[in-house]
Amino acid sequence: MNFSVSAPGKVILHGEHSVVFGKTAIAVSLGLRTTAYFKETNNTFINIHLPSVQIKESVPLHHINTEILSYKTYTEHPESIPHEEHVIKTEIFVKNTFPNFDNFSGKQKNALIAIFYVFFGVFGGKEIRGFEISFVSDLTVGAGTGSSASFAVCLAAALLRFAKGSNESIINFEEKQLISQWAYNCERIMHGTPSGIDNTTATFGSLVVFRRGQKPNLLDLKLNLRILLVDTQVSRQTQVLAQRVRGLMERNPEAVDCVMTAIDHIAKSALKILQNLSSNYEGDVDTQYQNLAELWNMNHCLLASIGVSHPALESVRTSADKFGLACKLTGAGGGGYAIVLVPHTSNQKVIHDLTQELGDKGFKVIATALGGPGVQY
Ligand SMILES: Nc1ncnc2c1ncn2[C@@H]1O[C@H](COP(=O)(O)OP(=O)(O)OP(=O)(O)O)[C@@H](O)[C@H]1O
Ligand SMILES: C[C@@](O)(CCO)CC(=O)[O-]
Repeated sequence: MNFSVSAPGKVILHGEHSVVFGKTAIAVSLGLRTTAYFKETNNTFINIHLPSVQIKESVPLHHINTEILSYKTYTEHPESIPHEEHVIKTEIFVKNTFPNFDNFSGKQKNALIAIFYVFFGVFGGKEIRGFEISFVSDLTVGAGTGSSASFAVCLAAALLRFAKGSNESIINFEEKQLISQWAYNCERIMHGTPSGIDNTTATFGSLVVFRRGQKPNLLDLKLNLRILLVDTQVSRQTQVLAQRVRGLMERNPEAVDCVMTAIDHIAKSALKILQNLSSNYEGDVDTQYQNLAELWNMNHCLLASIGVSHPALESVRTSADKFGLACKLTGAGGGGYAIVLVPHTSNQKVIHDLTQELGDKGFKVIATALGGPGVQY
């Protein structure tokens, strides 16, 4: 077998953090993707190449095939895997396999544990053949645009296809659900208690309206929304920020719940506007954009109130505000990316001048399409 599979990153338009506490969130897939290249070989090794986290490793097949027999198979049932136990067992294997494991960064450790977690879960109990897998990504790792979910979706899709030995190049809805569930388990390794919005968006693409515990609402909207994605280049970890918010919630449940409820209202109002903007809306489009801009600004300030902004994000907002544009953090915050709303009437010079100012401040600006396809071969 020799194939590639890709999955998009995402931006959360509304509902980061509040989604973890059961509120509504809206996420949209990005034009930026991760691609996994998979090749079956006759070698006595499996080769893993993860350039985004500087990993290039070979593991002898006999070493893997000795270990693999001690695992059960959960290929079609990732929801039944004893998660904690499986993570611990995988981690011990990874530690014993890579002598310099303790010197690896958190990013490297998580990526390797995720790979072997899915690998042993899918192939448990069966000997496997040699293969090579490498992951190439357009996304900045750990910046809030769902790099971990798009990586995990590609990983699950590649290993499930290898397990099936299938040459079918279309991924049907049930297969996508399975991929998303495996990716969710990987997200648990990266984040602890993820909401599931990132793996759902990376799998299904387009626009996802998500509420924890409910079936995601997948809307195939022809969104004609222009944004600037601004990379503050401040690295942060989703898990750390999510824990910070959880601590704040535990200490101030009523106040933080009010903030989360306000964000929930914002997400619902924004969804109506997005639906208007993507249909043949007969009302005043300018007013819709103004309302959306207000909602973006409010959403950001509410997130700042729970401690997940960062001076670099505030600096992006100051510049956007100077040019009359709305801006919010996206993803977990604490650095990472901000998104700037570009209304349909914005002239090129404003966008050019803002891009230049942000560049002068040391930020990277990308204009990218919103709402591309989900996982695909
Ligand atoms: N291309 C990749 N190759 C290998 N590992 C990756 C890749 N992309 C992401 N990862 C793994 O995912 C982790 C990043 O997860 P994190 O949630 O902090 O970032 P993110 O997914 O970009 O942010 P968010 O979840 O807020 O959108 C890394 O530590 C790494 O282990
Ligand atoms: C911060 C958060 O809401 C979004 C991360 O992209 C965490 C999650 O939903 O799991």
